[in-house]
Amino acid sequence: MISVAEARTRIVAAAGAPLATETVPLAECAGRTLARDLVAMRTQPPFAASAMDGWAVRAADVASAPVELRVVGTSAAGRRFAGTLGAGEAVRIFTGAPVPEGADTIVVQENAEALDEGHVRIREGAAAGRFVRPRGLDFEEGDVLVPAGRSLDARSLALAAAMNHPALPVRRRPIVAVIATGDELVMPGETPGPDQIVASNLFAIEALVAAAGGEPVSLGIARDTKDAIREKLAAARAAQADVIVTLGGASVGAHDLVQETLREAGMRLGFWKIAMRPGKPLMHGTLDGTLFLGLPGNPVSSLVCALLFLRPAIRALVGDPHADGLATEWAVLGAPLPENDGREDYVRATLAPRPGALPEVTPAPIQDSSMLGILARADALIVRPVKAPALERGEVVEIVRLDGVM
Ligand SMILES: Nc1nc2c(c(=O)[nH]1)N[C@H]1C(S)=C(S)[C@@H](COP(=O)(O)OP(=O)(O)OC[C@H]3O[C@@H](n4cnc5c(N)ncnc54)[C@H](O)[C@@H]3O)O[C@H]1N2
Ligand code: MOO
Repeated sequence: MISVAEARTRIVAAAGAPLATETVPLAECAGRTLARDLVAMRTQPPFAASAMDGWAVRAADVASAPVELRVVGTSAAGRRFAGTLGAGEAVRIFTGAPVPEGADTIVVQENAEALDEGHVRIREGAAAGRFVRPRGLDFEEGDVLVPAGRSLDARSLALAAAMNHPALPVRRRPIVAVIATGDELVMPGETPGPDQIVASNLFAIEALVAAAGGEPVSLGIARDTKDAIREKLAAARAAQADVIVTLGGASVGAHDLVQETLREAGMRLGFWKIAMRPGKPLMHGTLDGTLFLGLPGNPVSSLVCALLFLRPAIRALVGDPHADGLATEWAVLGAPLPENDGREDYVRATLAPRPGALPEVTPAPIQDSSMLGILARADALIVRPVKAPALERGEVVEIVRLDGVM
């Protein structure tokens, strides 16, 4: 059995080069991955701007406040004061408005009082530059502000818009065909027979695919026959899948037809089985150059494998430079852990933040890979390396947070 790290490296390598670039309107770019470095088309702010509502003045004029100045005009956001401010003069100004020529500071309106006859009394002075945002404070035309490979979130989209890009070059989203297998499965809402259960993994894996930046295509449930599986493979090809994922039938049971059917269809097996728990029977190969992943049927195994292997493959296809890495952090054990065996373990656990200290992570008492309730309540997985020694409460462990990824 190969290690988790080697399995991930091989799957990411098999995923191949990032997909083609397409130009997509800004409003549809959330969650997409930028294909090229983004260059600012303009300087922001494009002029020295006021950061406050108040009065644009000369710092020298207000140094000896209180003082009365003559009001010569108004500068509003979108409509500047066209003239030049002279000695002893003030311009009424609003947040975001251009600072007039001749002014070098802003007195906030709380420190001034408008008088009837076109004058303002400045009660408190302001040093030069106070509440003035210099031209180009945020960025300059030509600056590279969002690098290729960035996943486009609210912050980077705001920046791209401010840089005046109406559309962005992003990677095509990988189409991920998902096929559940098993005679025992029915869809949610259907009435299961006496020996049947409701399929959960399809929905879980599709959600994870979408969160990773892929486009899931659900092909439903294939019954446990070669014909049924072949039919779904044909549907995956028709959907032009970049990745084909099967759920279940990965292990050694007599009804585990997936591997045999795929081999007959021309799959080149990359590997089968890895030294991890949950998820030992993971299968990987390529079918006519398309990445294939056979996830184990146990729901927790399926999801943990999807997080560890399918998500990186999708991230590689959208050009994420960090596709191969798993974001981990540190936490302190809230309960002891036994010695680990030869399989890298991903232990479902809850997290509690602690002020000024690492969070406390407490493993769930049962780690059965069929238990979705425990997985849904978990905040993190504790990563237990192969042959890790027993640990006491209070010792530091590596964790993977689950929020935002699954
Ligand atoms: N003799 C052995 N038995 C098993 C081994 C082994 O090494 N030797 N490995 C175990 C491990 S580890 C896992 S994980 C499972 C994986 O088995 P399969 O991938 O072949 O999965 P199935 O047998 O098809 O199903 C397992 C389990 O999961 C349920 N299932 C399947 N698909 C879904 C779905 N879409 N939604 C919800 N639940 C699903 C299925 O009903 C079974 O209960 O094998 C162990 N056995
Ligand atoms: O490794 Mo299986 O994935 O134990 O449930």
